Amino acid sequence: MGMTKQILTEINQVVEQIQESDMDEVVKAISHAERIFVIGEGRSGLMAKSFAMRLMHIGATVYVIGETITPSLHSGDLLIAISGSGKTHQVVWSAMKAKENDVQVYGLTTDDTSPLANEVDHTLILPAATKYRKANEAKSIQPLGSLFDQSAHIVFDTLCLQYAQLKKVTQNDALKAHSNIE
Ligand SMILES: O=C([C@H](O)CO)[C@H](O)[C@H](O)COP(=O)(O)O
Repeated sequence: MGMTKQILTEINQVVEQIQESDMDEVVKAISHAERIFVIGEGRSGLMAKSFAMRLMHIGATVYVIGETITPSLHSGDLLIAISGSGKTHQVVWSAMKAKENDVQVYGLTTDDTSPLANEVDHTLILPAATKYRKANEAKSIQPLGSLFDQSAHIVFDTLCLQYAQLKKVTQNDALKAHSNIE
């Protein structure tokens, strides 16, 4: 099997374990939230930003924690915290602070016993390999947490598609929201 096929097989083995009902719950939470905030560090953060960007295109009010124009969070908002290991300090701490401010928090992680999973209201488990390669993690030929990042990207695009369908957002609507200075 070629490397691309092996990677696709790995991703498939991860995403097929996600419960449809869990995905539906996240879409419901996104569509009920006044505003959506995302946080992640490193490549998890890049996946979070790509998720936020597409959510903006399909009509959501969304911010990335840590960016200069990100406002304060309050009740009615939703924070989606992304950490493969579930241990990254800034992500766990942000989840904790958001909860202190009465914000609903969802975590995307591989480990339901992680500090992040303990901090959030709901956890979406993505059973991929992380950079720590713990014994119970999925096997991967790829370095570090690539399998988690790729699987998270697929999950986020699926959530965006579900949200767009729910809100009846058309391709034309999304194109209108897309940057026109590039
Ligand atoms: O950038 C990352 C690293 O290259 C692993 O692929 C991680 O996303 C970053 O270190 C954050 O880690 P997690 O919070 O465990 O996702």
